[in-house]
Amino acid sequence: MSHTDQGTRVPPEPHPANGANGSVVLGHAEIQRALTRIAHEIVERNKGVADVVLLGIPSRGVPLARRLAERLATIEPAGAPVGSLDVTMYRDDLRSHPTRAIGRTDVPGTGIDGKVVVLVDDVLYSGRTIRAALDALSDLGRPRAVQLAALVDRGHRELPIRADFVGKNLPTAHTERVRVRLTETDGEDAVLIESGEGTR
Ligand SMILES: O=P(O)(O)OC[C@H]1O[C@H](OP(=O)(O)OP(=O)(O)O)[C@H](O)[C@@H]1O
Ligand SMILES: O=c1cc[nH]c(=O)[nH]1
Repeated sequence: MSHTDQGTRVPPEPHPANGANGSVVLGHAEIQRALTRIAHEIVERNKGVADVVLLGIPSRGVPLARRLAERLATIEPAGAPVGSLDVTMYRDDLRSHPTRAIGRTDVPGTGIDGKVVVLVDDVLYSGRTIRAALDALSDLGRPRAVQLAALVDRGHRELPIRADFVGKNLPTAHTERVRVRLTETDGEDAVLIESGEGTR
């Protein structure tokens, strides 16, 4: 896990688009800076990007993976292929939430066998989405290693899963919800924290 962010919680700004319940904890510039830092950490950890394949988890992990790929290409001109990995059918709550929309799995032509797959997601919470992603991956091939990049780690893990690269460690209460908004999907870049029951 990244040690460059200590997870301090600064008093959040109210977010007008989100009513009294939501407060911005990261804005556009901070999100961009976090992604740039993560890109450098990926290069450093893997001594380049020769075997790196980025796979974003829908929905917001996909644009984040693309942004990371853009940054990797500026650091290492060869760049790294980017795709998406839908985990819907591998979730352990399929029975209790049977109506989830299925996302897109799009594996780059390089495949994942022998590669270092970096999974990319917006929020890491219980770890169940990543557990599902590991199952989904094993149906696609056998990577040499799997690493995890998350824009926000909000804690409360229910499984032995941790992120290798974290944009922001954000201590939260169980009752809160972290909402990531991205220009590509939501028209703006922001990370919001919403308080109270009934927000999940
Ligand atoms: O660690 P976990 O407890 O699994 O929570 C994290 C996941 O929850 C959110 O996805 P969500 O299922 O809300 O779908 P979305 O990406 O479409 O918003 C988020 O994007 C992560 O994928
Ligand atoms: O707070 C949370 C928990 C799970 N997934 C999110 O996107 N936010």
